Amino acid sequence: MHANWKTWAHVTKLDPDKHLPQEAVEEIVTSGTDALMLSGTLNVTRENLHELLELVSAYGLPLVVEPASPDCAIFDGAVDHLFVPSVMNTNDVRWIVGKHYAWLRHASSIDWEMVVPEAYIVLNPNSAVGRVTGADCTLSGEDVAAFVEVADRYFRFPIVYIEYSGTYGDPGIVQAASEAVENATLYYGGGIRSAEQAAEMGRIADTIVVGNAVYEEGIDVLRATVRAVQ
Ligand SMILES: CC(C)=CCC/C(C)=C/CC/C(C)=C/CC/C(C)=C/COP(=O)(O)OP(=O)(O)O
Ligand SMILES: O=P(O)(O)OC[C@@H](O)CO
Ligand SMILES: [Mg+2]
Repeated sequence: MHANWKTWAHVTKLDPDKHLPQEAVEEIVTSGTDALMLSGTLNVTRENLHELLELVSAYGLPLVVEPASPDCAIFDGAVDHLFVPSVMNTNDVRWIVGKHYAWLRHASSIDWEMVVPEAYIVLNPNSAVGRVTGADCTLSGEDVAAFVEVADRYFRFPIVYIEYSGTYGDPGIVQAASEAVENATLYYGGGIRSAEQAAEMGRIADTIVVGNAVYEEGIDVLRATVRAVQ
């Protein structure tokens, strides 16, 4: 059920902590992007998540909630999938299984059909996600390839996510991840602000994610990143 997320080439990540006028939402949902992911590391609450969900849910585009904490793991009406991260390259167990334990320890009911686990490899130490999770971002291509194998071959995560949130990544590192991945869908996100960057990472990863550019560059840039991968 609902497995067509595997075919997405372009995902737009919207941050519940940031403001979007309704006109902007209409431009985003008609940009050609394959799905919207509602996510952020800092200042995401059930309240601002529900507000954003309400703003985007009328357009028929697939909606993913990607919670950074158990209180944001919601399965409400319009949500199609819950993509739940675990960070591979941290020594802080909270971000690998700890939050997950706390979530399931207190959850009332989980719709497991909607849950898709994601193995994050976080590579920008200055991003909120890098700082919060204490990820070791000094990895070589060989290191990243080994983490990809741990995630894909050993743990069998359906998604491996190379995360450079806020900065454009090293294509060589993403290439190393792509060569190591066998079954998982490979996501790339971070700093995509042009068609050229979208095309470059889109050639290597299965799915690219565009986040900040939506707020900082505007709709023409988003459209150009979509065209570059479709
Ligand atoms: C168990 C549950 C339900 C939740 C825990 C999930 C975990 C382990 C989260 C760890 C952090 C993480 C990988 C969050 C995913 C979302 C993400 C990377 C958002 C982008 O964050 P930034 O862009 O750095 O942050 P801001 O946009 O808030 O500045
Ligand atoms: O906001 P940007 O830098 O586009 O990154 C996208 C996404 O990977 C963040 O989780
Ligand atoms: Mg962000």
